[in-house]
Amino acid sequence: MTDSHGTLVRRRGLMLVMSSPSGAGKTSISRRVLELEPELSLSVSVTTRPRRPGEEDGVHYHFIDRESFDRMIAGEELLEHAEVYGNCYGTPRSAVEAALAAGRDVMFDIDWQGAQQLRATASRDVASLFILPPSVPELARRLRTRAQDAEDTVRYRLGQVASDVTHWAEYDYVLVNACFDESVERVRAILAAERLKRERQPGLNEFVAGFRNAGSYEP
Ligand SMILES: Nc1nc2c(ncn2[C@@H]2O[C@H](COP(=O)(O)OP(=O)(O)O)[C@@H](O)[C@H]2O)c(=O)[nH]1
Ligand SMILES: Nc1ncnc2c1ncn2[C@@H]1O[C@H](COP(=O)(O)OP(=O)(O)O)[C@@H](O)[C@H]1O
Repeated sequence: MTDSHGTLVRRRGLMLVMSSPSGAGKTSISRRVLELEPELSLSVSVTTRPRRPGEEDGVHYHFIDRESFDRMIAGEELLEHAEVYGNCYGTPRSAVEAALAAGRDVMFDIDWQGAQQLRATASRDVASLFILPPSVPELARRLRTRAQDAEDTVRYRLGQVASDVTHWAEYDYVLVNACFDESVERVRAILAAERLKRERQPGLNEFVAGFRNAGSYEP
């Protein structure tokens, strides 16, 4: 049997974790990659942050109040969670586990604290990518032209950039998001390479055993 990639060997789902300073482009890149990669799902986080115009509950985030958030932590329903820019964010466990069990890959748009927690609990399954903007002025321009946050929120997020970027070296891959289409293709290249990693193909032993008697093969 082959899947839609023509893969012959059973594969273990991977967790592609993407982080960046706010406004560097990870949401736009991840949306485009998801459209192009049928075997990839997005982990939809819970957050206590107010909904932005155009954001849909259950699609971009599950928007919940602080009480529900604390209840999810207490019930161990979150794979990781963190406070980021003054709001709480977390990754619901059940959807991720269901996707991985079905052999699907899962993409995460989470901050460096969440990435650290996922690496600590599931390092074998995690591939991580840090996205940088091309420059500070361009980052400021992107945050403002997105036009979804108040000016004081934009200023606060810009103020966090210096400390956000200190985490770049914790990631497997680093990408400067200058040309959008090129960035999308680079993320797809990372996915393609990660999918071919030996340890992500648990069916390889069995598959290779099928070549044992090649010497006695009679066409
Ligand atoms: N740890 C963690 N961080 C998250 C989660 N969901 C989103 N974030 C991060 O929270 C930060 C703020 O996200 P958001 O308010 O949507 O603004 P954005 O930075 O413009 O995308 C970003 O760094 C996200 O990657 C989550 O479930 N866990
Ligand atoms: N390569 C790029 N060139 C120019 N603008 C970009 C690029 N990537 C993203 N953007 C724009 O920058 C803004 C912030 O991007 P977004 O994906 O929301 O960032 P993040 O999720 O990292 O906060 C959006 O308006 C988006 O359209």
